[in-house]
Amino acid sequence: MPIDFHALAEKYGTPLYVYDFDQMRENYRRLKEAFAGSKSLIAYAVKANSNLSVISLFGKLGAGADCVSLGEILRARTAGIEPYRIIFSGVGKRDDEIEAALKEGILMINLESEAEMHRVEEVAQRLGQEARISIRVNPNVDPQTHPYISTGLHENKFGVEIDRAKRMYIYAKNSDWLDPVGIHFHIGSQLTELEPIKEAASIVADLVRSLAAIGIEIRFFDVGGGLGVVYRDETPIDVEEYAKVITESIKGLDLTIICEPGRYLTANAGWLLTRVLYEKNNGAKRFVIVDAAMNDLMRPTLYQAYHGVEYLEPDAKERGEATPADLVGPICESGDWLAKERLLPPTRSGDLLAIRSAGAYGFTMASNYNTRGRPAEVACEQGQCRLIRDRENFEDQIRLEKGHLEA
Ligand SMILES: Cc1ncc(COP(=O)(O)O)c(C=O)c1O
Ligand SMILES: N[C@@H](CCCC[NH3+])C(=O)O
Repeated sequence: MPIDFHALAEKYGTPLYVYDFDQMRENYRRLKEAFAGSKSLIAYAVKANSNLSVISLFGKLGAGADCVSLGEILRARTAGIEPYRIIFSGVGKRDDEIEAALKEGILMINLESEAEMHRVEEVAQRLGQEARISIRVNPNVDPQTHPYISTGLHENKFGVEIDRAKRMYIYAKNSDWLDPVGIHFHIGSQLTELEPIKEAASIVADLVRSLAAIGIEIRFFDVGGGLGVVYRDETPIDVEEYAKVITESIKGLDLTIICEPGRYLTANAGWLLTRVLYEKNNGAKRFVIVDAAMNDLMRPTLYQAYHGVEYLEPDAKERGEATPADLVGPICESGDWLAKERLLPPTRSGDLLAIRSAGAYGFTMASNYNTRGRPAEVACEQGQCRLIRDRENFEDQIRLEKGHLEA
């Protein structure tokens, strides 16, 4: 059943994030089925969309969680994900986060440097509890994606080189406090080419083989996330081919494949609804000013990302010719734009628009800039829609501030 955006905007106001849970579920199933012939765990990358209801939706389907902070681990736990399905990644983990992760008993901590390995070892020793770890290998493969979201090259801050990883595995194997159970790579996000993944998987699988030859048996082959989606006219990677490339790279090895998709599961199952405030034309350019802004959806200004825009007024075509306009928000920054040079009809104040592909890295990257409350979030499932996060109000925003009326 199509989602009634007008009814939702009326009921909950705008800007409003709307998610199609049926679509998210379908995305999960398709990926899980692609790995049907292998042992696999889909660990949802919580950073893409951290709403507890979203995490819980995937958790109920059997997903684990890929987390990059204690906050995300606690979100995953709160949403009902069992510890043994949680992975803790990220280049900089604090001691208190490592300690909490160990106490939770998560599946493994992903190490991104030698310094971090020693830190985890120290914390594990202090707690008297062995730490299951994996090492994020940087295979130095160009993922052919936006430079801000490329992670698998030596110029990026992520992971460690193959030789160093091998030395770290030997160290970990000999440590009383580290149990090297996994290996990890993640070369970038919004990947649309299979070849770099194939190359990275084969480099990392070779490392697994060479570790096995010296008695270090890895059990989890974590291929990261990164599956791209269609924002405009991209050709996304076929998930069956993706799964095939990965399973072939580890042929002969007894490994559980872990995959950490974020965007693939949620991006195209989300919209940001916004209403037109006014429009203006300075002679050189036409601007349509809406009530959503860069603080609500940061991707356009941060990555020059393209998001499709649906004009939802049925009479729009009868109003006259559509002409190019920039869709901008009310924030005092020239970078506050959501779409550029789009053909839009003559607008009226209150017209409703849906910004597409906003289910991933939309709400999670939103801020309170200009003291704007973050949008409410709504989930639709089998014809029913429900609020899964209230709109932030002024009191929510100032709750932690103090001392302003003193002295
Ligand atoms: C380690 C790791 N895993 C998973 C993801 C999820 O990426 P994506 O949303 O592109 O699937 C990311 C983000 O790029 C990441 O850094
Ligand atoms: N936040 C980014 C992707 C970064 C992925 C996180 N490792 C985006 O909106 O596309």
